[in-house]
Amino acid sequence: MDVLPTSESADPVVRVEHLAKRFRRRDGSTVDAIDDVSFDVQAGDLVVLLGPSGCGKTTLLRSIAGLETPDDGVISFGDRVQFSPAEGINVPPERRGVSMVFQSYALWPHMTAFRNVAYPLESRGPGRRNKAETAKRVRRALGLVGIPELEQQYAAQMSGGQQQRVALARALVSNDALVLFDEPLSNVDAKVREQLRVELLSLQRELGFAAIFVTHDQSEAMQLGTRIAVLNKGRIVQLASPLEVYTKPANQYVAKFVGTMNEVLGTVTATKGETAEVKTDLGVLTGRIGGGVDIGDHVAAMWRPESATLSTDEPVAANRLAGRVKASLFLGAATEQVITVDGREVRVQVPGAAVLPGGSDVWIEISEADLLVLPAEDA
Ligand SMILES: Nc1ncnc2c1ncn2[C@@H]1O[C@H](COP(=O)(O)OP(=O)(O)OP(=O)(O)O)[C@@H](O)[C@H]1O
Repeated sequence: MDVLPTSESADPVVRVEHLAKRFRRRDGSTVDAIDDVSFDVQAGDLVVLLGPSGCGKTTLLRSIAGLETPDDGVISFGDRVQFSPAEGINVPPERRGVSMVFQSYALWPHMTAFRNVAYPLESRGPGRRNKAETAKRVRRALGLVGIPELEQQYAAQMSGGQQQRVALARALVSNDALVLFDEPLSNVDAKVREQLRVELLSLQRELGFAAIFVTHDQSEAMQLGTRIAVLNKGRIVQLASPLEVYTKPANQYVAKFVGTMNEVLGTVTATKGETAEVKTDLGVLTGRIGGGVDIGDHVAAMWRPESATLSTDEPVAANRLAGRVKASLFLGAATEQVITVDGREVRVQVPGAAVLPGGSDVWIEISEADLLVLPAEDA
């Protein structure tokens, strides 16, 4: 992108407005892969597109890159429209000036790391840069991703993690204001993935490019995103900071998709300000209203395993459940207690090593502030 929006500029790096893409399947049925999606990406933002398989993440990312042609809507980079069928505009991918990192690395196997990284500079602006300038930028990019020593190695002779570092260097070498990531870490093993995540994050914050990152891994989304867009069936159902998505999920779908939630369904019997009383199979529970709910509504009472506490004596709190330890799972930094309450499994996470004997009687306490009451969607 050669016209970069400055921090004073009113234009976001990316603006997506009312984007729609419908696919026709071979059996004749249709699917709304993107259904009226609008969002902005600001300078320095790392927006994660998060959702289960088939929710439209890749189609949305590819549409922004220009690799997919939507049916309707507008895509702009800075003050330049890239796609707008109403205006007859559809800028081809190579002229959009964005870099992309793919799950499959997409390197030239028989080219060296150096040549792979130099490729965008040479193909986008032949003759514009001299060899020395190209070499300087390629070496800087390989240095940034921590593999300067692999410069002359062929891509086919590298580990998956090393190949993804080359792909990352290739995405950074053009200094584009926007980099798109399509599940780039899902092919590398867990340890390397952790490492690359940290490095990617620090590079993005240091170099300041805006990024859109597709993943179906909610913990990856929480770690990387300045904001998370949670998708469901082609729609953005919540776009907010990781903290807000975790603590104030917009609906039951988001609450269940991001992190672990305990859930009991019930009916609202009373409301008072921001709190609601819910009659459930486990007794009456009181919690804060997290969405439009009224007396008589069918709702889900939800809470995180780490926000409940365990005790052997009956607590005085309103939200208390008597249960029996089914299993204690030691996780290292914490222990997850699986408690049976009236035939249901409830999870409570306590810090440190706290393995309890199976069959012990315990009380679970949940504060009103930690219990979320949301409309039940799948009733
Ligand atoms: N070329 C195509 N033809 C027909 N249907 C398609 C095509 N590409 C995608 N779809 C459908 O569009 C929907 C969204 O697909 P998309 O690949 O964007 O989802 P996703 O969230 O990226 O999934 P995953 O995480 O599995 O990659 C799915 O129902 C998919 O079957």
